[in-house]
Amino acid sequence: TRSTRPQRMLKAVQKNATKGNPQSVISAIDYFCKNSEWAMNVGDEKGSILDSVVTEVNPSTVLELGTYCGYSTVRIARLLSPGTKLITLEFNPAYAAVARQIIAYAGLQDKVTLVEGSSGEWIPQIKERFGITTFDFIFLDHWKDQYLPDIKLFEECGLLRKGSVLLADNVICPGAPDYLEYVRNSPRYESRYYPAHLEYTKLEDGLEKSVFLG
Ligand SMILES: O=C(NCc1cccc(CNc2ccc3[nH]ncc3c2)c1)c1cc(-c2ccc(F)cc2)cc(O)c1O
Ligand SMILES: [Mg+2]
Repeated sequence: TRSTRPQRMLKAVQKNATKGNPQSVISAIDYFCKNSEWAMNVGDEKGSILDSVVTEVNPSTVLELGTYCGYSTVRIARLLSPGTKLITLEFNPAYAAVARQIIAYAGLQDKVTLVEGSSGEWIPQIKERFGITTFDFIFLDHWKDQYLPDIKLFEECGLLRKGSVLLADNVICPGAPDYLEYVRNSPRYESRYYPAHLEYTKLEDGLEKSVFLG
């Protein structure tokens, strides 16, 4: 049967990237998406913004919602201090299977815990299952209608502390209007929009960075 787009992306990484070299994996995926097939990775333009926020926060505890093929997982993990790990949640098993291989190809498997399941199911279990009290940095890139319920779940589960940083992809395209309205109007967050473009296109999109004020 015909291969899937994530499988073709993995083949492109294995063909064009250097094992153990995260930057070459990032470049190989961007090349594939610009020249062969569009895919919903955060991409190079928004990825650079992601890099700068991760570098600025220098987090000890990191959560990513929506692994897809592991592109942003690799971007984040390559910047973490030695000994720091990130947890990434992926609901789709086929995506998770490809992501594991791409993360391993980059040599970052020891810095990543990939959990197969949904945010709603897993967020309430994180404290006990992973021994985490609060997250320093959270990257939201899963179903856009889940951003708002999940940020409320983070609050309810006591997973945010004064200064926790949430960075949300696609707040314009496909969009997360209810999430934007919440973080921009809540007195408990300081929010800032980073304008960019939808990955590999000229369409408007951007990232919303929200700092929890406690
Ligand atoms: O929709 C998007 N991504 C999310 C997504 C999408 C599909 C499947 C999953 C399954 N993974 C999943 C689900 C639920 C979950 N709960 N916890 C973890 C978890 C994980 C996740 C998306 C779309 C576009 C886009 C498409 C088309 C277009 F024209 C313009 C733009 C661009 C993006 O950058 C995007 O990020
Ligand atoms: Mg996205």
